[in-house]
Amino acid sequence: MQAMPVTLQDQPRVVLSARGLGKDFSGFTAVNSVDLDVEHARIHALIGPNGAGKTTVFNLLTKFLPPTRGKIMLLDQDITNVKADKIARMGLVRSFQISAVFPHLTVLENVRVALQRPSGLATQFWLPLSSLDRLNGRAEELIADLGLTQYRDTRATDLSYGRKRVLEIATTLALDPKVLLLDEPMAGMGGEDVAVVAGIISEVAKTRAVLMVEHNLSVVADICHHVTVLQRGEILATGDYATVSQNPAVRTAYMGTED
Ligand SMILES: Nc1ncnc2c1ncn2[C@@H]1O[C@H](COP(=O)(O)OP(=O)(O)OP(=O)(O)O)[C@@H](O)[C@H]1O
Repeated sequence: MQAMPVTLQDQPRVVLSARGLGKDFSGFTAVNSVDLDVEHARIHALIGPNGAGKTTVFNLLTKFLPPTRGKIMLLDQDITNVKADKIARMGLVRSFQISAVFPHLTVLENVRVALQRPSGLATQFWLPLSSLDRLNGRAEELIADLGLTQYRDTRATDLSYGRKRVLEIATTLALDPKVLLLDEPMAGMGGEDVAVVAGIISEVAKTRAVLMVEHNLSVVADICHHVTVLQRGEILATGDYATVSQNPAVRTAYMGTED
């Protein structure tokens, strides 16, 4: 029997990839031989015990650190040697990198400030008022998309911890990233906030790729399509959560036992 041809639509679209990525610190290998494919409209989790190399991988991907070895591609561009300040405009945005939530500004004002950055409106004071109207429209849209409409005029400082995190995500989305990197988005949150932020991340990932470092494994199980487990700087396992969580080596790494 002849196999059905695979159409382009069936193929996952890789937007960010790393091959043979490695980082040495004065002779100590923190990351080694890491291959990673992050796909459009998918949430990819990077997990692993403390010191596994997750933050270093994030720092390499966002060019905070130069890699010792390997190659990083963003869509069809080789970004291995691109400087950190260019990466966000190329479509790869890390949550804390851009997001600056001003506590005494309202939700709407914070999103407007974030939107002014990529368009350069903050410095182009001679632009017609219609440009600002467009910006207001986009700000209202982003706020609605992230379920913040009822908090539109609330000062950031008066938001719950979870909504503040959602506002941070809203400000990063102002750059319309193709890939969003989230560094422990659930850190320090209670159950209700975790559910809100998990829902927002799932929503946001419908139109872009998300790579997140996360210690909360029930969130990883609930919302992540793909999981890569790091241990001592190398990939221990990769696949969907159900597969990876049954892997004896992963169970040993996490629990110290295979049971
Ligand atoms: N600038 C540095 N100089 C020397 N060693 C470093 C440096 N940054 C990280 N390391 C080492 O590299 C290893 C990986 O660290 P990294 O912070 O990437 O791990 P992690 O998985 O993010 O850990 P955690 O979950 O605890 O945040 C650790 O052994 C760490 O001590």
